[in-house]
Amino acid sequence: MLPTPSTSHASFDNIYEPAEDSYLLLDTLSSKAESTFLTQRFHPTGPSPLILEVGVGSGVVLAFAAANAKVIFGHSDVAVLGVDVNPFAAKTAVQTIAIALKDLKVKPITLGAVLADLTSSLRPGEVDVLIFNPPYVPTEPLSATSSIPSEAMLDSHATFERDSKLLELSYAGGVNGMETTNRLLEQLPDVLSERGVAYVLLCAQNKPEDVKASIRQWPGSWKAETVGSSGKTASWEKLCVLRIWRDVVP
Ligand SMILES: C[S@@+](CC[C@H](N)C(=O)[O-])C[C@H]1O[C@@H](n2cnc3c(N)ncnc32)[C@H](O)[C@@H]1O
Repeated sequence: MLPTPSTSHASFDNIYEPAEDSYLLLDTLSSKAESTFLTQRFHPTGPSPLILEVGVGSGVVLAFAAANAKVIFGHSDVAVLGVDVNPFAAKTAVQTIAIALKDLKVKPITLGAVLADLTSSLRPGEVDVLIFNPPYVPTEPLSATSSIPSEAMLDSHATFERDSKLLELSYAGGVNGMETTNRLLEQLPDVLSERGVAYVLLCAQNKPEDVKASIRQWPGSWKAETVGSSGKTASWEKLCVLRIWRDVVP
């Protein structure tokens, strides 16, 4: 079993603490089936893939992917980038990745962590592997601005309210828990490279079978399969990881 990166330096007052969903992503990415798929797709003699984690949080998933890139992707020299709307998460993720890589002889290229909404800071067709453990819990509908913290809120001296709001951003998914995930899914055909693959975590209430059926209708040979699952059977807490990709390799 590959080691889980340390997050002992992180404050979980305002950053999502790694939980069952985070660990399901680690298990899925390092499974024999996924490392075989990814190694074939990003052949060791081909260009190194760019790995993006949207909603990087503490950085535990991206640090794991970076530290074990040779096993998972067949490349030690991947480039890794995180994105989050939470500035405390972006800062902590950079530290988590640095700690996880410190003893590696061949290090991935670390591009840091950007403060942005989903993939808005990326150029089209750039991302080879996109990972997203979204805010997936069904809640009241999200307001137009609620998924991005305002500067006034971040600068607020009301630390407790600021931290509560930042934690809420890590779980509140709006209608069916899918509002933020649906926005991300819409961006995939643009942001993924031709050989790009996305791993998106869902819970049972997000209706993963409907999500897969809808992706398979996108123009351009899109595929969606469940490649990891955990949790109590038939409970809304049951989690799964979808792999989403184009069935065309250049
Ligand atoms: C469930 S947490 C996952 C954290 C971490 N990836 C993990 O697996 O432990 C969701 C993360 O998404 C971030 N997030 C929420 N909405 C976002 C958005 N619109 N754009 C980027 N990140 C977002 C939250 O701040 C939070 O860090």
